[in-house]
Amino acid sequence: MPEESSPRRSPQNIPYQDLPHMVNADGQYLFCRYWKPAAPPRALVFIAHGAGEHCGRYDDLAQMLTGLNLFVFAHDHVGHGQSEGDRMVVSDFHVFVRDSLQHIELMKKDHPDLPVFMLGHSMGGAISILTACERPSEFSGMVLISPLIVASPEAATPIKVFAAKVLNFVLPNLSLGAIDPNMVSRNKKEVESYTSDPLVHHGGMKVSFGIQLMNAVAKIERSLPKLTLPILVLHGSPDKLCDIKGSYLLMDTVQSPDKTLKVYDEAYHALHKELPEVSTAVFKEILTWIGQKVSAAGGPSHT
Ligand SMILES: O=C1N[C@]2(CO1)C[C@H](C(=O)N1CCC(COc3ccc(F)cc3Cl)CC1)C2
Repeated sequence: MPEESSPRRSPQNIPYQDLPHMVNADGQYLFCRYWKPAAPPRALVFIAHGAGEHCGRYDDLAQMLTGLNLFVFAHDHVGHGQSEGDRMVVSDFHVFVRDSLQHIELMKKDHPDLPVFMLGHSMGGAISILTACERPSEFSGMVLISPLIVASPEAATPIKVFAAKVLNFVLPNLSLGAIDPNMVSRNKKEVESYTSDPLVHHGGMKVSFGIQLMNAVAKIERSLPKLTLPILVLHGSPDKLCDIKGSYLLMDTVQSPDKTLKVYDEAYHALHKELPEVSTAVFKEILTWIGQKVSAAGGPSHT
């Protein structure tokens, strides 16, 4: 009788057999979340979270989208949250894209006739863009909240970028410094929630991870002209973590006939976790936009 192998456990020591999960192409266990509407779903929405955080931070947004009878799903990327992998370490940025496509294909198997949308924030925006570029006709629309398209000179200073490129060969694990929580939002409660969240990685960003982000930024710049799907981009003017210039570049470069950019003056990076007046407006904007696209995509009419 082969010896019973001990069950795989999450970084928080919970057996994956007790958690919703998927196993990626490298055999790594990824924690998944599903927000299923009460009524038959009209569309699928995949949410891609950002660097260092986890998909549980999108519960409010996902719950709101289920109100439109949308079936929302997400997972914690490798090296994040309740998924396996060294914290904020990835062998190649494409792993995030590959795993996202795997999860999307998995959901489409059960719902082959539903339109599919993506929603990505920050690094998750970069993942969404590259995922859409890899499957140009698969998606009915994409919502990007402060996407990483151009590295902010605050977060990726020229010194950091140079250091990262040089040090990646000799000290790939050297820290480039942690994400400044005060740059995430002006909402002190949200900053507190971020800093006290045990599933958020508060350690520094490794040189090797910074290199992967820069590789993604370079690939996105080359890939934007391939995009033709409907896009809604939302960005705060003073964003110090992902430069709004990236969203302007997207608007000037994609081939999508249907593209909308909403700019929020004075709002910081996580627009969905900003001051109430901003986040309320952002949620409304996303709901209205995606509701219109779902109807246009021919999903079952809204009951
Ligand atoms: O609510 C939220 N939002 C979060 C956290 O919690 C923000 C975070 C997120 O994804 N980014 C913010 C930081 C940025 C750093 O970028 C770099 C750093 C060094 C480097 F060498 C090259 C680059 Cl590009 C990447 C994108 C998700």
